[in-house]
This record gives sequence, structure tokens and C-alpha cells, in this order.
Amino acid sequence: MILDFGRARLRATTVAIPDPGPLEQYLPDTGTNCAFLRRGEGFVALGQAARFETDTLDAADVWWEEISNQIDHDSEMPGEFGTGPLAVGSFTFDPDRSEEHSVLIVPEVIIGRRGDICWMTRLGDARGSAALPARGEALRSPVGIRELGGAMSGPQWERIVADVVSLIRRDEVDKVVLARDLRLACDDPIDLRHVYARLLAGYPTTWAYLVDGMVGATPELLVRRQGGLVTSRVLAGTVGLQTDGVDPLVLATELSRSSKDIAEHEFAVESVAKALEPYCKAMNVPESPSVLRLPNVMHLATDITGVVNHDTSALLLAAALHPSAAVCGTPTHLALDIIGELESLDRSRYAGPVGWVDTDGDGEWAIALRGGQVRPDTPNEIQLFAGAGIVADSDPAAELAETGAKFVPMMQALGLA
Ligand SMILES: C=C(O[C@H]1C=CC=C(C(=O)O)[C@@H]1O)C(=O)O
Repeated sequence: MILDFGRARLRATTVAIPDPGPLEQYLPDTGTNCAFLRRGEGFVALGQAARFETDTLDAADVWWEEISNQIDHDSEMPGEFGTGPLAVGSFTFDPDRSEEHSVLIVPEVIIGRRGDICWMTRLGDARGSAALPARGEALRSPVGIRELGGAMSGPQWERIVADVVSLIRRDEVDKVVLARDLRLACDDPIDLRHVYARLLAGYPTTWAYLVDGMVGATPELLVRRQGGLVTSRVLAGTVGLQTDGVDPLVLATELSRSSKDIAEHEFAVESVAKALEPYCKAMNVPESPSVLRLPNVMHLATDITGVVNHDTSALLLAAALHPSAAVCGTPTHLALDIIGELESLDRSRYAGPVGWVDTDGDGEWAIALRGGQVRPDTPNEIQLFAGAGIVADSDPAAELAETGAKFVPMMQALGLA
């Protein structure tokens, strides 16, 4: 943890700025840089005023509340969602079964946009606060990229899917989300800004994240808290769009009628609705899902909304919701054990919450899907992850193909697809 404010309180200043253009161009090639953007909205964050490495979202919430209480914030747009000092984080899927740490970073400079509003927040010395940082250096595309393989081969992974299907048919568990990984290497350290820019261009409707070596473009929002309102976008049930010549509308119709995908989706919706209920005085859970179309896949999607009845921060709401049955299974504890036993994989921060929280406890936490992780000791390598929900009617070959379709955004961003 880097944090020694001594007795001094921390000063933060937020100013309105003219439209700075695409925010990702301000990401520097070196040092700490984070980003959380969707359709051009969100923020990029530079530098690190404080850092907390932890296991749990609850511990992170306590730490962030302490820091928040030390910040004096001077803002030209008080109360505007997402403006002001915040903490950006990426959490492991299962701290009990991971070598990886979770991290919460308090950036020094934040440049943001939401609707017509653009702003810059600086922590620390407020002098020169109106000047935007210089644009980052030119992006570097990966050179000599090659596949190193994953923890399991395709056929090995299909066998564990078949084992899980047997467990489900024997009523030992209802649903288990199984994941696999793929390691890639380049000749030089990977420029995550390049990967990030490609994801932003190719997948504009997703939440594109870049936090401490984790990069990806996820379509799934675990939770957003904005004032008293809470939203969660639940996804589960997928069809790949790689099938040449098949009309996407036909695929969308098939998906929305597929009893296998509907069952898979219902487990996920139920897990989120149940976890959110104690925190809400009113909640709307649509009765049937819609179809969400992305360039590589289509998903069954349900947007749950509610009114929060407690003063519960976005971080604590994420703690209550994670791991949902979209990434773990039903019942949660059994699915976690089965994943731990069969997957042969440290999921690290894949499928964990990734996002931000502000000093009022508002924020957005997505699920770190469709991404990969670069670690400081192996900067030339990236580990990609993709998973699929397994239910009674799952076909191992189809589930393997589905994970292949879910790798596509990262493969494209790395110049491989
Ligand atoms: C676990 C992943 O996706 C989840 C989100 C949407 C659809 C899913 C599915 O249909 O299996 C998964 O539940 C992943 O992308 O690695």
C-alpha cells in the first residue's frame, strides 16, 4: 500500500474542461494508468496517489471509506455522477483459490466525460489544475505474437464439461460456469493501451476496462449505484456469430426460445435478484430476457433495477452480488468447489469485479470478462480467459466453441483474428 498523507488532509479539485477528444489518448505508456469507458463515456486515470492490495471487497470498502474521509474536494460540478476523486479496482474471482491479489488504486489525475460534461479531477497539489496532461506516446502493436496454449487442451476441457453435465444430471448441482485460459506471447512488452484502443473501437457498447494489467471489454455490469438507484445487467445464454451465412435474426430467435439457454439465464437472474433484494426497497426484475447483440456473440440479457434502502456503497453491493451464477453457478458454494476441483486454473482477476467507486459510495462494477491479464514479471505475455455456463442440456463441443467465440475480442485486439 502506498499511503502516507501524514496528518495532512488530501486535497482534490474538479474542474470543467472543454471536450478533450478521445480520452484514451491521454494514457501514458509507462506508470500507472487505468480506464473505464463505454461509448466514449467514463474516465481515464493517471498516476497513483494511494494503492491498497487486498483479498476482499469488504476490506477495500473500509479502506476507501477511510481515505474518502481524508479528502477535501473542491468541485465545479458537485453531485454530478462519476466526477471527483475515486478509487479504481480489480478483484480476484476467488481469493481463497488464487495467488493473485486484488487491488484498489486512487489515481492522481482523472479525465472524464459523461454526456456533454467533461471534467478533470486532480488529487494533491491543485496548482496547474486547468492544464490537461500531455497525450500519451504512440501506441505499439504487438510484434511476433504467438499462442503458448492454456492450462488444458480443448479435448481435456470438453471432458470436464461432460463430467459436470453428469453431476448436474445426477442432481448434485444445478449449474456450473467452467472457464479455460489461453496464453499468448510477443517479442516485446505488450502495450495494453493498444489492446484497449482496439477493444474500444470494436466493442463500443461494452464496458472497456484497463486496471493494473487487466484489460478487456465486458458486456456484463455487476452493479451500478447512482444515488439511490441500482442497476445490474445479467447475461447468461449465448450464441456465437461466427456461423457463416446464418441470419443473426434467426440465431436471435433460436436463442430466445432455447430452453437450455433460458434455464442457464434464469439461474443467473435469480442469483442477482436474491443477493440484491436485502438492499432494495423496490426492485424490478423483467419476466423474460431480451437478446443483446455484440459483434462476436449474442446473449440473453436481463436488466434488473432497484431503489437502495441502505447507505450501501457500490463496493459493498458488488461484494453481495459476487460471484453471481453468470460466472460461478448454482448453488454458489457447490459450484465454487467444483470449479476449484475441476478447472485446473487460477482464474486470478478474470470474472471478478472491475470498476470504480467514488467518495459518496456511487460507482460501477462490471464483471471482468472478455479480457486478459499481463503481469509485471512477464510483460511480454498475456493470459486470456473465457468461460461458459454448463447446465443439464449442455453439449461439450458447443460449449468449447462458445469459449472460442468469447476469446475473439481479445484475439482481434492483439491482431490474431
Ligand atoms: C463466463 C463468461 O460469460 C458469462 C456471461 C455471459 C454469458 C455466459 C454464458 O452464456 O455462458 C456466461 O455466463 C465469459 O465470457 O467468460
